[in-house]
Amino acid sequence: MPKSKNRVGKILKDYHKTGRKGLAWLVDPDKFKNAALFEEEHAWVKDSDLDLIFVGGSQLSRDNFKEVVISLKKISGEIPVVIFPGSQMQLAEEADAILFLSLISGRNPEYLIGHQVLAAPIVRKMKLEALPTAYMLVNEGEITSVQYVSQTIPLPNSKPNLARATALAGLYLGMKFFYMDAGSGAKSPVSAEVIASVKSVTNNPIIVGGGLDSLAKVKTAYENGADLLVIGNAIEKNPSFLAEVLEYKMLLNISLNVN
Ligand SMILES: CC(C)=CCC/C(C)=C/CC/C(C)=C/CC/C(C)=C/COP(=O)(O)OP(=O)(O)O
Ligand SMILES: O=P(O)(O)OC[C@@H](O)CO
Ligand SMILES: [Mg+2]
Repeated sequence: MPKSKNRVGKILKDYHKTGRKGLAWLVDPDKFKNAALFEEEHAWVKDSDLDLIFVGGSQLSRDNFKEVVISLKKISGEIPVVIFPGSQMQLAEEADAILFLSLISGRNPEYLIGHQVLAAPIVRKMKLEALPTAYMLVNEGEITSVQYVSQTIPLPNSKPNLARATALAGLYLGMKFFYMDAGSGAKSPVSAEVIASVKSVTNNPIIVGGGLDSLAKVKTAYENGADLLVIGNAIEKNPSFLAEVLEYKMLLNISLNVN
């Protein structure tokens, strides 16, 4: 399918308008093994109720980003493949869009604006749809890969007012999407209070990820205002979890009458 202008942005804004809940599966290129086997095992994905495929990692120790995106495009059908970049190195023209992140919970200029300046001309050349995204790490106590790599302190899960003020700053800076991340594999996901407090100040789509490894955690995040959930590690550990969450989301959307 040819890239159409603002397609992914429209999908995300639609969740907010209709109340429909979405799911993104995060594929980590560092853990990607055999392309042919991956494509065979995931041939069902294009016919599923999955909303988006995210691709990215905080480390990227392997030079396979483009290859992974090409494989994902083969199994995704109409489902958009969106880059979730850990750095300006993670770009591929085959993708449909990029979360143009600024890590506004931190105070590291490289992750606030540095990577973005290096990436911007390439994003333009590749004609990727850029999604201006306020990226906030929310965690208390654990050191996750993203924290370590970005050398930033996350917002505390127990201080919803700080998250709210940070999101408001993002909003006034013109950011259109809000991504709260507890960090990959986090023991505790972003708290209900933090999600709800950010939701209370913006009508823009809210993305939540990090440590969502049970249907109970998925339910809490959706109920407190997440429009799109992102799951990576729990699916790596147990591939059938993706189908379980998709089933849960479908039933939830039917019960909300927004399917
Ligand atoms: C190029 C642009 C616009 C921005 C890139 C630079 C920024 C601001 C990045 C945000 C901070 C960061 C390092 C995000 C990485 C997010 C990500 C893809 C995490 C995926 O999880 P991993 O941390 O790789 O998980 P594992 O530790 O489980 O492998
Ligand atoms: O791997 P998990 O813990 O699902 O986290 C997904 C993503 O939000 C991490 O940046
Ligand atoms: Mg990784």
